[in-house]
Amino acid sequence: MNIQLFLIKFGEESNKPIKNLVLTSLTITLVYTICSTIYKKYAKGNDPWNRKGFKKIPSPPERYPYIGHMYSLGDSPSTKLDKWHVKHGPILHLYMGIQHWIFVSDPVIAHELMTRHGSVTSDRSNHTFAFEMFSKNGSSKRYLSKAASGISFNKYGKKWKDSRSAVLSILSVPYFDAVAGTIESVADNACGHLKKITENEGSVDPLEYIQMATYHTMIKAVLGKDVRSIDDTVLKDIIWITHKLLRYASPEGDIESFLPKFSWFREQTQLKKDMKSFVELRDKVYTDLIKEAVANNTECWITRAHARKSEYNLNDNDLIVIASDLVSGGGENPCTSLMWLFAALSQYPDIHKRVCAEIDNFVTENGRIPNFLDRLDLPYTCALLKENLRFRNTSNFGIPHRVTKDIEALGYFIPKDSLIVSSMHAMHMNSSVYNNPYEYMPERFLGHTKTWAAESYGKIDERFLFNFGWGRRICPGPYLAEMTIFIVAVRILAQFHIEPTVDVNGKPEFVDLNSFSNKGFTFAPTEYKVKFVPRSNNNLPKDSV
Ligand code: HEM
Repeated sequence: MNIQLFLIKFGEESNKPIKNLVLTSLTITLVYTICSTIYKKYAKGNDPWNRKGFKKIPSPPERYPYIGHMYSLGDSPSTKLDKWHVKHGPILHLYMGIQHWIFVSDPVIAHELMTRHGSVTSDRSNHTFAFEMFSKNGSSKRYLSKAASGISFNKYGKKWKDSRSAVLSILSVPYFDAVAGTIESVADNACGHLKKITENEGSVDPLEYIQMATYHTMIKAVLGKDVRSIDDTVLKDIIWITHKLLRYASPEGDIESFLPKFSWFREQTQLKKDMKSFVELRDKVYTDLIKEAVANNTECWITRAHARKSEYNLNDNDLIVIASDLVSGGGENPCTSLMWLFAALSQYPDIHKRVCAEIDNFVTENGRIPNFLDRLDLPYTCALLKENLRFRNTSNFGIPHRVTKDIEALGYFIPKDSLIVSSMHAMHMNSSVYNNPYEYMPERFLGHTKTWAAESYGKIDERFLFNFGWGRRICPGPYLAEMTIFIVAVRILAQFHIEPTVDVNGKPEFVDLNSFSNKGFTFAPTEYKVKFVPRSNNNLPKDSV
């Protein structure tokens, strides 16, 4: 999400008449807001945010008329929120234009609001792009289905429940375990490229190869299709679709709900057309893939779901949106976590040495690279992957939960229609949960042997990873995500030492772990290059890769 970028970009790119219109709108808005603030101050209304007998939820003072805190969130909303939480407390009220967002950095408060009060806090927002367009909201009469489709951005209701059941019943642990072989082969494919490019060019930006591995895993599991090259059209289209989705599904794609006075903006610019073309391309790419899988009866989620369409009350639109929810969520998040891992290992040699030693010991004893079922034999590796996910989460704020009925919890009053959001970065940097939270310390997770799924779905007081969200909307993918990340990381670390590039004086150029790329939803490192140097001391049998 980057509303500040939106506002700046808008200022740079718009033509003069539009700019004048904006300035006039802003002036009118400013006058209106000042008057209404003065009115509210003196009017004896019943302000739901100042209810008698309830604790006031703090709100950072960096707030502008009408746009509220949107501009102050800056280029890196996650780190801004972390600072605000440290200063003002674990629960914050932000004015996002006319919307009220409650940001939470304390897991117990998040659990209370989004899990214990889940019956009234499991809805999604009426986001113009994510709900209306991406999820094909039928009530807008633009699409054939009567209710919107998909899982991630769909409203809390029967269609969402049916869709989620279709995913959970098919994409279960035995199914995931059957996918392990695919992940191993895509990881080895990525290793080959990382080695070759490092040899030829001295260093490599691993992003495209890691994307190929994680997206291939999802494309194969969900749609039964193999993609073997970074230039594969299906792969490229799907990554493009995901990145557009991540941007449009942020406040940038829903300006009219946040700032209704700017609703004309979408009509005046290319944005609406771009969004329409996006949905058309998404539909075409996924329709073709679904047809192919079903016609060939390929073993994958879509073939099974298609055969059980009536059991889950799903239509063809639903299948398209669910498949794209799964492939985008499952392709992008594990890729981002792996990108953080390689960036971190290239500058923590002791941690790197220790994880490689553990993998090498396993290889020596067993004559093969460990697979996911061997995870308990690799406690340090598992601790490292948990710490990596804690230290640098993959999403800024997960997906907001909409409140459908006023709630009273922990002494707070939260009115209907507010959105509750996990401040993911701040929560994982919360010093009341972790010692030295700003340090990269895998050993903090030694002895935490639960899978990510068991931990995420378990009791709140036994939970130390909050990346997968809360309650009824909790991510259905932690097992597959952990398996993908484990297999790709272990196969790469069994073969390579990851080293920083060096400058002309031979000084290491470390990746900046505090520089974040802004793709909307995701919290990813900025572009970087490292070296994947083959290790000679790994005891790998020749035919094991
Ligand atoms: C590191 C990996 C991943 C992370 C950090 C992650 C994180 C999240 C988060 C924070 C949410 C929102 C939860 C909430 O609203 O409280 C979510 C939802 C979702 N994720 Fe993931 N995810 C990951 C991997 C996956 C994978 C592998 C899949 C596919 C199997 C997946 C599919 C989904 C879907 C379909 C939803 C929507 C759930 C709903 O609204 O009911 N994710 N994820």
